[in-house]
Amino acid sequence: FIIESLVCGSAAAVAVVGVWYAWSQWDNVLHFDHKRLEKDLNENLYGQHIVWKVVQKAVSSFMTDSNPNKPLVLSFHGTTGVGKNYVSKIIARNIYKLGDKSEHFITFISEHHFPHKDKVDMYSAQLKEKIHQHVLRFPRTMFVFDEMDKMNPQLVETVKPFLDYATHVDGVSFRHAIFIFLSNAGGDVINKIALDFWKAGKNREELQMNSKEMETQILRNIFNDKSSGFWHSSLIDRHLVDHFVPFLPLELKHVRQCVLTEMASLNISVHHYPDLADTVAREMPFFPSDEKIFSVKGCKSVRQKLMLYVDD
Ligand SMILES: Nc1ncnc2c1ncn2[C@@H]1O[C@H](COP(=O)(O)OP(=O)(O)OP(=O)(O)O)[C@@H](O)[C@H]1O
Repeated sequence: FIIESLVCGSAAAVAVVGVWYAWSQWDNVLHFDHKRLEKDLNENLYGQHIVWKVVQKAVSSFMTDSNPNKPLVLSFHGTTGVGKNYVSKIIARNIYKLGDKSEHFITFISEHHFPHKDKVDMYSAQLKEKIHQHVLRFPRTMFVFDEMDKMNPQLVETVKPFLDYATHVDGVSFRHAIFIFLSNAGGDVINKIALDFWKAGKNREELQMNSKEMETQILRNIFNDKSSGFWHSSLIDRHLVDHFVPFLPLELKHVRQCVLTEMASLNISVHHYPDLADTVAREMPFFPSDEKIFSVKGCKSVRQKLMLYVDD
């Protein structure tokens, strides 16, 4: 029947094949287990208690809702190397058997995929088509937009209709899809709040989403930043983003944990090199220049630093 449908090419037959294809793809999806996600975040994500809480709750309730009224839309904010890409991969490996290698995990990197300003009309048409086609083929598709702050506002507007409540775009429903925006926008505000907290002698874990109106401050910052793709974006004022998730700057102890993880993946024994994680972590630059509390690059390039010592 399928071959006959394709040969005949009638619209109804092609639609049937489309539905059949979509259903066959559900095989690629893991049975969602909120405990597994919780454990994964608990064991592998360091120093991000706010992210842990928000992501765990938001993803779990979305994945267990058989009839969501909109796609899940998360916006991750923080300076470099604090785990934004990493968390989107953790989410992916709790949804797809192949994790971020799944054909349903789609990443767009602004400066890589949309580099030329004068081609924005073409990019916009391609982006619209790509999102539409992916979700048509498989409703539980996950789209990650990296460097969202560098994205042309016209492209931000292109994505907008897909994020809305119970919308059908050209007959396709997007309410099972997941959109994650990653950006450095708001990172300085988050770092300042974390530093003020530290200076006030407060425990980092006491810092919550509503502390110092963190979410409002991030929003205000990215909404008014002219260099940001979010600038005066209707993504914000139409409340299409479910959660703006702040990633805190990482401290020495978190960087040390990242080094230990890399050591384990490289089969470097802590027994043989008991001080190595600490030595490598301390090699990273920290700010502010006097107190040296937070890692400038988060856990980025920890592996490369570690390799220098291994070669010795
Ligand atoms: N909080 C964290 N816990 C555990 N590992 C982390 C954390 N943050 C970063 N890492 C490690 O550092 C690597 C780089 O981090 P990641 O790519 O997620 O940073 P990012 O926040 O997306 O940075 P950028 O803004 O530069 O893209 C990750 O692959 C992971 O191995």
